[in-house]
Amino acid sequence: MLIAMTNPAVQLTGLTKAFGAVTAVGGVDLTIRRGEVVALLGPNGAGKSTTIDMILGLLRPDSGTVLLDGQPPARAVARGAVGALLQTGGLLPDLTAAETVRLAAGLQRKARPVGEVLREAGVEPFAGQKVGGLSGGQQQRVRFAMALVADPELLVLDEPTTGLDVESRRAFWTTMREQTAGGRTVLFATHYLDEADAYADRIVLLRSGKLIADGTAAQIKAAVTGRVIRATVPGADLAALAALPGVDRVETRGDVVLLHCNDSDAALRGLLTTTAAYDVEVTSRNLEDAFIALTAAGSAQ
Ligand SMILES: Nc1ncnc2c1ncn2[C@@H]1O[C@H](COP(=O)(O)OP(=O)(O)OP(=O)(O)O)[C@@H](O)[C@H]1O
Repeated sequence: MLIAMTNPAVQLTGLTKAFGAVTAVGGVDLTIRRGEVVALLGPNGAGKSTTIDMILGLLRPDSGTVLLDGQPPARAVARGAVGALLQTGGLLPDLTAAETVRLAAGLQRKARPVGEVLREAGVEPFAGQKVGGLSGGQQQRVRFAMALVADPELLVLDEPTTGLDVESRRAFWTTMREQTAGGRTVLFATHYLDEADAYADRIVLLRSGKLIADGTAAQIKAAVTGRVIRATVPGADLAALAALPGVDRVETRGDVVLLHCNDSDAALRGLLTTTAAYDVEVTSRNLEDAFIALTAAGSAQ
């Protein structure tokens, strides 16, 4: 009997890497399905680049495994299944943008027509200029074209818009999004929450080498941005308040109670109908604050 199996695009199991006393990546398990656009989000030093370098086979894990479509990274890279845009390097200043992409194409077993890739990556307007004289944003586009030229199934982008202005960032992501519309799998590292929110189907949050949250942007928001109801409740019965629908946790400050909620509407209905609560306020942490709280070094979450 033939069993049709679809391997995940990326499968990380117990991935671990230390540099001396620093555990850069500490036991990461992650499965990315084909066609997903996943953001690896985390503050500086969270382990994003180290994870990406291991995914690309540029760095050997101390323990754990990486499988790309069921294969070790070296095999997947050799057959042109993986395109990467790394933070720095990879560009020779005296070559033109077009020559650079042509060179990258020449290194592939099977490459797409270079002219087509230059157009798609937005390199065409400056294709004849030397790379050394291009702006940061233009150089990123050249790197992007190099990553696309093998027509990879998996695109890995390490902080692709770092150092770009807002306009160039937006233009870059528009191009990237067109590339993913065709079902390509994309993993990109970023420390910009707004980028992860806007461009990823799924956000994986890393802090100190550990995966601390994984879900759609909506799920992450719900998990980190719970609402708080603040009210004055004379003689409050804390156990009864904690038992209200939608309430996770109760705190008191004298007559003032703080209800930490997963469903503040339900909690509010319960509070107003079963107690003499007054001066009621509902507040929510915004996503940026919640992200900072969640990723702050040493914070217990
Ligand atoms: N080659 C190395 N030698 C020593 N320590 C390293 C090396 N590479 C990374 N580290 C350390 O490992 C940790 C994770 O670094 P990594 O670059 O993976 O984080 P990151 O999330 O990509 O950060 P950034 O957003 O700043 O690029 C950091 O503490 C870093 O100092």
